Amino acid sequence: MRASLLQVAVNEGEPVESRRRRVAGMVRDQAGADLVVLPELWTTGAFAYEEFAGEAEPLEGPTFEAMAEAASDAGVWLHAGSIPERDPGGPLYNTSLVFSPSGDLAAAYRKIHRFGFDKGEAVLMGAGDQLVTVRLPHTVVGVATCYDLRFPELFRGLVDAGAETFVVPAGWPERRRDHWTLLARARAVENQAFVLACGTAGTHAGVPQAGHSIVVDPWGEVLAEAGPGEEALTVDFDPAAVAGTRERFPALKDRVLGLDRPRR
Ligand SMILES: O=C(O)CCC(=O)C(=O)O
Repeated sequence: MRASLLQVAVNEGEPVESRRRRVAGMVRDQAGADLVVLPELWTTGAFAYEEFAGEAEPLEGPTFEAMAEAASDAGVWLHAGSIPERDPGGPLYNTSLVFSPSGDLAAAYRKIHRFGFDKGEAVLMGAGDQLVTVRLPHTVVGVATCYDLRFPELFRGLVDAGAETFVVPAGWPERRRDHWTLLARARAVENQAFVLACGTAGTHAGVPQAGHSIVVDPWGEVLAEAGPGEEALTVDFDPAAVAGTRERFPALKDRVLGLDRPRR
């Protein structure tokens, strides 16, 4: 299976509409890949809090339209990263969109863990409450977004729902790049799953982005890692390695369930 992670540069000064067109072109250039992945909130930037309300879109808004068309033109599965979604009558959500090669929406995931503690995304957006998996021809994808990477129980839930490959779009800041790499590898090792984690490059809202998108195999080996700038990170991997690893080293079978609930 071939995946291309498009580490988009999100810099101030590029209008959202231009970036949308540019990114659609980057997706079209990936014809021949099985799966293309974009980062979190690449239209505005994950830290451009003051842009969220103005750039929020309905689910089937301009980014949806452009990405559906690009997926179908390229004939690829497309995890189109996330958009600031305006739910009519409700709050904003940080919503990821996954398209099939015919350009149909295969899944939408509203980020569960919002970043910012008592400001930023945590107060500007609502929280999702649904785990989302998507069956691709080669693997079952479990979807998570950026800060979600810090919450292992979400990934265990995705494993229980059948996930073999985690796709994690992000807008991770450079100042915590070590955590990004460490957590991506940890989620891969503990769940014996592939992790495809796609971040942004550039600087927006004064926050330099980490880049360093990363692909990790179920044994925790880094198969590919991007540099700091905009790039397409392409990797070939064998999804059967998940079943192989889980069979040879069956640690998941030794789970003791219910430890996250208090005992009497
Ligand atoms: O957890 C972190 O350090 C970064 C999270 C983040 O930037 C986000 O979720 O947008």
